Amino acid sequence: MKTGLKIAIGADHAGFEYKQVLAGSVQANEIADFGTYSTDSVDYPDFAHPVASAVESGKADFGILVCGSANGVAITANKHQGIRAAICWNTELAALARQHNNANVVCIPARFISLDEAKKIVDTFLSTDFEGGRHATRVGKMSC
Ligand SMILES: O=C(CO)[C@H](O)[C@H](O)[C@H](O)COP(=O)(O)O
Repeated sequence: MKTGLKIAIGADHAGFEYKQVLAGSVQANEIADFGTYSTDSVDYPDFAHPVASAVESGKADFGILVCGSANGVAITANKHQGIRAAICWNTELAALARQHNNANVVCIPARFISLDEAKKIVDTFLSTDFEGGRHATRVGKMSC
């Protein structure tokens, strides 16, 4: 597990329980938990925006977002100009999101993968470096 990172984490009600465990699994880093803080029904944009803003501003190095499908938090986070949020449902996708897309937010579909897989995905995401080269050219063209 990577250490020395500043990590922003957030989830809606569907991702709350996974968020609690994931925050603990990366506790060797500096964690900012933007909620939610229970399984009471909430709106995922209310938690995706502050995580994305923390990463976009540089207050956090990476973001972790969890909801039921990961679609909502990913779509929301990617509204932020400085965010490259990737939905990852296995460790290979988590590695590629970092290696090829320089993703800075990992989005976890809590209702579709196990907690153990989620922990492996986050560990892989935080431990994998961007490859640069031809991929940097492509990432540089993402903004519209
Ligand atoms: O997956 C989600 C958004 O992409 C959310 O976590 C919700 O689960 C989804 O919006 C369904 O809403 P519900 O109130 O949990 O039925």
